[in-house]
Amino acid sequence: MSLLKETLAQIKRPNQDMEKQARRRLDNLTKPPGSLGLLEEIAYRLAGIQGQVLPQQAKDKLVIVMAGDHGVTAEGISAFPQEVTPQMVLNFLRGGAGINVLARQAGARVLVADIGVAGKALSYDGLISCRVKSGTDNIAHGPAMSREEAIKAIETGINLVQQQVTDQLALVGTGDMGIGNTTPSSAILAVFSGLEPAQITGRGTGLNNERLQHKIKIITQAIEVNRPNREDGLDVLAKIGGLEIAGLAGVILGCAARQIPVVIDGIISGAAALIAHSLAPLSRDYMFASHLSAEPGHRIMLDLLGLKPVLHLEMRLGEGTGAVLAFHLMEAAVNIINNMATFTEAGVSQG
Ligand SMILES: Cc1cc2ncn([C@H]3O[C@H](COP(=O)(O)O)[C@@H](O)[C@H]3O)c2cc1C
Ligand SMILES: O=C(O)c1cccnc1
Repeated sequence: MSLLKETLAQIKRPNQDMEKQARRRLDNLTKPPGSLGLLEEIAYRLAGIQGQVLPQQAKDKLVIVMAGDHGVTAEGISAFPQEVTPQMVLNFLRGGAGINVLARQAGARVLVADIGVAGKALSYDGLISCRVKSGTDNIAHGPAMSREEAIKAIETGINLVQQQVTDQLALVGTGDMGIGNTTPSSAILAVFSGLEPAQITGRGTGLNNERLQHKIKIITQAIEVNRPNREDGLDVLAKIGGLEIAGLAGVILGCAARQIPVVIDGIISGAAALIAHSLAPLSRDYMFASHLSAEPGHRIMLDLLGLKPVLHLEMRLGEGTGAVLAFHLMEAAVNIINNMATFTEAGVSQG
């Protein structure tokens, strides 16, 4: 059996009984029931994932930043040039990017993987080189990649989780780098939501009105030219996706198969989550939404996945920045369920 098939078959529902017991415990803590809102939901979902009423703090926190390029940048759909992708990869490795600063604060490791940056292979200390292809082909004129390449890129993400995430009590965040990648991400969302690209497409790195209209036209064209079948997640991914999107879908599936919670960043990671969900609906039970991006389609994306963001910061950077910020709240949720006193312990009267 292929690694992808094997991984999909391993994904099972978290422990419902532990979830129920954790909810009961949360209701017995000294607060009105439900008053800690989404922190309570995170706590009982982690109890289900870990299979214990009292979930433990993550022993290893990491964010996986997948870098890949996009042939569709030839259409002028980004405010920045393609060479920024490898330049930012170097910035990540030197520790100077937004994700490095926020990951340090969260005590998380940053793994940087080249799954398909355009041009020659990058060779830097600390870079994980797992290239499937030197950037995708231009989706405005044909498929981004072959179905075989899409599977290989997903399996690359699964392998990365298997190799790098050795602790069962890990917490993983998803991050992306790839100039132009809000275009395939919006295209994927348009296909799964059935909405018009104009309703969900945003400015990415900062397009003006005129260039935003052009981006919408290119996304519409990419969908018309490729005719992706939304019942077939691999078809959608291969035709209008990206290599880092595929790799991140693999990271999400790999985490779900190993019962590791995975925190989803913004619109690019969200597109990867839509692909993962279409291949294995139960993978959703291991996903946690981090923030609500300023990109207009993000709320629709999270609604499709049934995930609630915990941060509303008007961020639109990617790299995993929202994901590592949400790590702080995941830790807060674990602290609450473990360390708050119950009504009985504190001698407080219940309503
Ligand atoms: C300096 C810089 C750092 C970034 N870090 C993440 N992105 C983000 O912006 C890009 C997507 O936006 P678009 O589709 O408009 O190109 C991706 O690389 C994403 O990771 C960056 C973009 C830039 C310019
Ligand atoms: O929402 C995001 O993650 C995002 C938005 C714009 C550019 N890069 C990432």
